[in-house]
Amino acid sequence: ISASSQSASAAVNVATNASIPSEMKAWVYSEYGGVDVLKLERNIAVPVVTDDQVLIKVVAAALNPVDAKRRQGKFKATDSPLPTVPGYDVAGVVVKVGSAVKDFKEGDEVYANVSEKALEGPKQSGSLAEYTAVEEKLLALKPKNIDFAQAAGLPLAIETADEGLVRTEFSAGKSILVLNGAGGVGSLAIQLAKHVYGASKVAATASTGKLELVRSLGADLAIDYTKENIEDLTEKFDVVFDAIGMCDKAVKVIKEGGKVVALTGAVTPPGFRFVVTSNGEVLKKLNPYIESGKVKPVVDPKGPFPFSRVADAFSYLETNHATGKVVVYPI
Ligand SMILES: NC(=O)C1=CN([C@@H]2O[C@H](COP(=O)(O)OP(=O)(O)OC[C@H]3O[C@@H](n4cnc5c(N)ncnc54)[C@H](OP(=O)(O)O)[C@@H]3O)[C@@H](O)[C@H]2O)C=CC1
Ligand SMILES: CC[C@H]1OC(C)=C(O)C1=O
Repeated sequence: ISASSQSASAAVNVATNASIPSEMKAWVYSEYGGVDVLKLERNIAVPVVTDDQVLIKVVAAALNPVDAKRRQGKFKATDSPLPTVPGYDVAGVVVKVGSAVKDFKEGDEVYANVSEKALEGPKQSGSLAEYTAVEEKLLALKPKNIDFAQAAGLPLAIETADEGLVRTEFSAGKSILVLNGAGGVGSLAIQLAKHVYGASKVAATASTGKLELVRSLGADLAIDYTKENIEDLTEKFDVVFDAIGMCDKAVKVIKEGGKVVALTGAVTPPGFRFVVTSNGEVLKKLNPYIESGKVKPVVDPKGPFPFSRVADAFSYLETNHATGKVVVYPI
């Protein structure tokens, strides 16, 4: 992949305004529903950048459960209008910059979560396309040591993991239990807690076949959720990071004064839920940990899925058993 990445950059580097087409290939749905509403169209308008945006030639994208939930109409009240080109996570090369853009230029290799608010007016034209337009404030330069496919799997998940740790005021010396440690967010929450925030102890739940993976990411204690119930744990934690929707059980295993942050599902006090905000500054803050190898992207080995197989990629993601990130590459 890294060789192709270099050729991808080289190929895109020659792209100039003159060579940017007006139409592109993109995955689109015009109605809410299952994966059957996804269509690969060939004549979708290439987004026109606003002053504060850059146009990215997409090299790789990644899927998130929110893409599926949005397509199912679960957030239609605050969604942008149909038809939708889905996709939050992108890695690619800048081919055009808006007049107010200061920190990026044509040829920059970048990555981002393209929608500042995941549920409130997310981008109508997202990353599952040949081009996408992204606000400068959401972007960061791609870490040098990972390829575009690996980078594409980071933005929304790592921003969510970091925001959950910040919102629970997680800090060095504290203990944390991550529920769903093998998923896209959990696999990064383990690493950030351990290798960035200095956790004294990281526990994580996963199924039998994924226990070794979560240990390799930094979990001191791997709990097999197919054999143990977390509410039976005698150990209590400073923070529980619920990435599966078990807040009612999570609140039973925190210390006095401990915190529970939930990503999905009903919330039981003192637990709370948040929706991730995209922010290039978070990616920039974490880039050194990625470039040092302390924090590694986890890409599901069933992928990367080629652009033509995006519907299959969603079907796999929606089994709720993907490991790490479902990546789409090449595009
Ligand atoms: N609020 C927000 O801003 C955000 C919310 N989310 C939400 O958080 C959740 C997790 O997202 P993400 O990490 O991308 O999801 P994933 O699709 O990556 O999660 C898949 C993983 O879930 C694991 N899993 C399934 N059931 C359980 C269980 N009972 N206990 C522990 N692990 C389990 C699977 O492991 P196995 O195969 O071993 O069962 C699999 O590895 C989703 O509901 C998503 O919508 C995500 C990002 C942002
Ligand atoms: C309300 C949580 C919702 O927001 C995101 C980004 C998800 O994945 C969700 O389930």
